[in-house]
Amino acid sequence: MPRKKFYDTEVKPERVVLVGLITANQTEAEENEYLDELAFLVETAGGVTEKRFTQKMQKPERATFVGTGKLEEIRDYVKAEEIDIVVFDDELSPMQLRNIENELKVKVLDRSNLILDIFAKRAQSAQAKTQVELAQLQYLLPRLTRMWTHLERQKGGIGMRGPGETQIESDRRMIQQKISLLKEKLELIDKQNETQRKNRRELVRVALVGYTNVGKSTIMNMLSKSEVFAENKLFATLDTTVRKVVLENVPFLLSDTVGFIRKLPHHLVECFKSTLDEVREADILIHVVDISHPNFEDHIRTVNETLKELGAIDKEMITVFNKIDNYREVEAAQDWEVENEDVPSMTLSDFKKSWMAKHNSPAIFISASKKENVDELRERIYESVKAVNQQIYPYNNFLY
Ligand SMILES: Nc1nc2c(ncn2[C@@H]2O[C@H](COP(=O)(O)OP(=O)(O)OP(=O)(O)O)[C@@H](O)[C@H]2O)c(=O)[nH]1
Repeated sequence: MPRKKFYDTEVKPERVVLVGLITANQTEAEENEYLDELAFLVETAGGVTEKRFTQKMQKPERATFVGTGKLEEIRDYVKAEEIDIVVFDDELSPMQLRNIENELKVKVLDRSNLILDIFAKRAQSAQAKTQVELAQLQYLLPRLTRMWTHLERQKGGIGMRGPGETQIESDRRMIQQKISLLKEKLELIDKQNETQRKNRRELVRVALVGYTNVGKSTIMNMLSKSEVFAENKLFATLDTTVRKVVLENVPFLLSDTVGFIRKLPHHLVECFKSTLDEVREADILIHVVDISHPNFEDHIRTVNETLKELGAIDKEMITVFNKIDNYREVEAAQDWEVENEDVPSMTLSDFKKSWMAKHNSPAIFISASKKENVDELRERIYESVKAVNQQIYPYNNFLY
């Protein structure tokens, strides 16, 4: 019989339940894909998803997000299975959060909260850490404020005057002061970065952009032969990395940036604006798409919307479809008529043709990890960099 340990030192991952709504403008399949992504976010944050709950509703319930019957069902499951956290796929209002927590009696997070948590874990540089802290406080503030106004409305009511209100008011003031400090700190970091960027002028700047986990860092490593952190986790790259790359005598700067994601909290995009300066100031964007992801067209839309928000949509763009090795595997499965939800609806060559026809611009199809078609990508980047270089730095005399 094995000897019994005195105490268990193993840190167990937190057990998580996901909750999503299937609303009028959403299909069940779409919500399932969103929940797949939420489960991946949970895994990245270090948790394990044990169960998903969905509910069909016209719109979220004002007080409890899901209906009360569904909430009771979740509560019973959470209690019976000793679940640690319940994560909702949409942003919860302060009132919803409070009501749900009161009912479930466990930690309740929403999607924004979870993304912020991952960002906090991943942030390395002073800039990224400051940006994340700022985003976290900005997320918290309206929740505190609304709680506070809720109390203020009842000011004068029996038992409502006094320390509760004062405490929240002073918390709010403290948070506001911290936010101002963090903003000042970021401005200072921005100025230093700007000086650094000015010193790097005279070289064409290329930025890798794309949805999270599509292979940007892997491509960066491949092109610059450097070792940028690449991992099968969301948001492996939070800080922008810039490398000088030389392709056939033409030098340029290549940067790898934070991945984009659907429903990224708006204030987070705001806070990351300075990290995304590399994107805004780039001459050429390489938009990397994971073609093996069932939702890649949705990802393209999200990236384009974020680029629009950053004012960077009109730049010269090279579209790179990565992970063709995975796409082929699924294609092969299709040949064998294997039932697979991820089966692409068309073959790779059909997709290439339809893309060219629709967008009137060639895209490049590669596998960064298997090093397939990489020369074609290098050639395309070289041609674009050369053209931009001649246009904006005509006095740069590289040997073409
Ligand atoms: N099958 C396959 N996997 C790849 C390919 N390129 C990258 N990957 C894998 O995809 C995962 C994500 O790669 P990263 O390079 O970290 O992706 P990223 O876009 O930088 O990710 P974020 O930093 O989260 O935005 C890693 O596990 C890579 O090994 C490819 O061509 N084929």
